Amino acid sequence: MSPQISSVNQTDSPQPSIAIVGAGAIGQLLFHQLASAGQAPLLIGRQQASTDNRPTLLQFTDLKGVPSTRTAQVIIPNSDEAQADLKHITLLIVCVKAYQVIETLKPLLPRLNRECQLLLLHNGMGPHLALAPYLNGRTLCLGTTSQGALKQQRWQVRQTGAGLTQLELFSGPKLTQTTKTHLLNAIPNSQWCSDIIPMLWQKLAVNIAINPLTAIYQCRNGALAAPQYRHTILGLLDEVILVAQAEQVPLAREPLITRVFDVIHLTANNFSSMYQDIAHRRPTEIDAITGYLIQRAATHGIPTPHNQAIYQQLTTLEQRSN
Ligand SMILES: NC(=O)C1=CN([C@@H]2O[C@H](COP(=O)(O)OP(=O)(O)OC[C@H]3O[C@@H](n4cnc5c(N)ncnc54)[C@H](OP(=O)(O)O)[C@@H]3O)[C@@H](O)[C@H]2O)C=CC1
Ligand SMILES: CC(C)(CO)C(=O)C(=O)O
Repeated sequence: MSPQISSVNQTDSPQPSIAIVGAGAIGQLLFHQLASAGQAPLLIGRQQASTDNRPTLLQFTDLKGVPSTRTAQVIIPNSDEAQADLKHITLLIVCVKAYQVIETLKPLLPRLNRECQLLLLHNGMGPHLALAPYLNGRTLCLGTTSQGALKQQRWQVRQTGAGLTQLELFSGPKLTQTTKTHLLNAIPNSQWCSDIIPMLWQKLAVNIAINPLTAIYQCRNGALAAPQYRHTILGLLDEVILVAQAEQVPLAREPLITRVFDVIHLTANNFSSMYQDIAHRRPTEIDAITGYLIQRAATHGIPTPHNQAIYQQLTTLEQRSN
């Protein structure tokens, strides 16, 4: 089945009521894209946030450098005023870091309507499996985005890259056509896929090859094109291919290598998210990236010496920087 590309417009039910939890760089980028398409989503703040539920001014700069502002309703989920708003949400887009997914959703899920559907949009893999016991039949969609965004201040975001966004139902009842249409029309270059897991593995491979190396060698993505890193990158990718195969996800070697080096060239001037996390002394997503591969490899009895070595170096670096 071929993917549905942006710009479909069939409708079959009322407009979705969308909310975003994780109003950081990607969450705010999606807020502006959905708002531009005619329906500003609610933003859900942290439980313990001290601010009231109130309209907040969000600043945005697009890829052409054009600034704009929009007002968002930011709700604090454990406040009394937020309870009715939470019950009306039909789709919750989760844009927190991989390691924040469970701690964010555990207290939030009981406050949502039973029919509220979830879409996870983070780098790395694993939270979708850890979330299964909390779903109780709720819809779970998974996605991956190659758009780029940078948070300049709490409510100020700049788009730093365009790129494909791929989405699909993973478990539970289907999204309505209206909801899918709304997402695909709002997010540029987005697709509804017929099988998201191979797409997530391909993005995982890109992150396994690029993120820890840029953090360890303190370089921009583009530096990894130098011949001295090629042997390491190929060693990491060969392990990804073996583990993916054991998970029934065939990844063709040459196209995967080409994709990784294409990303290295296309994002040559970027500092990867892991580089930035280490530089800012924040936790990294290593457990959902290299750690996920190592953990899946262990269940199949597949050795992953290259990834183990990188995981060790990165976690040592992370402990030193915190
Ligand atoms: N930025 C980018 O260009 C890209 C990012 N990604 C991926 O997208 C995901 C999000 O990244 P990014 O937007 O950069 O990360 P950010 O850290 O900018 O955003 C995460 C946001 O989630 C908020 N948050 C964390 N826990 C909770 C909670 N319990 N309740 C409510 N809000 C919470 C954080 O709040 P607080 O500020 O208070 O901590 C923060 O605002 C990551 O997996 C990343 O790898 C993928 C492609 C590109
Ligand atoms: C694709 C890449 C490597 C771009 O920097 C990324 O996803 C990240 O930094 O996390």
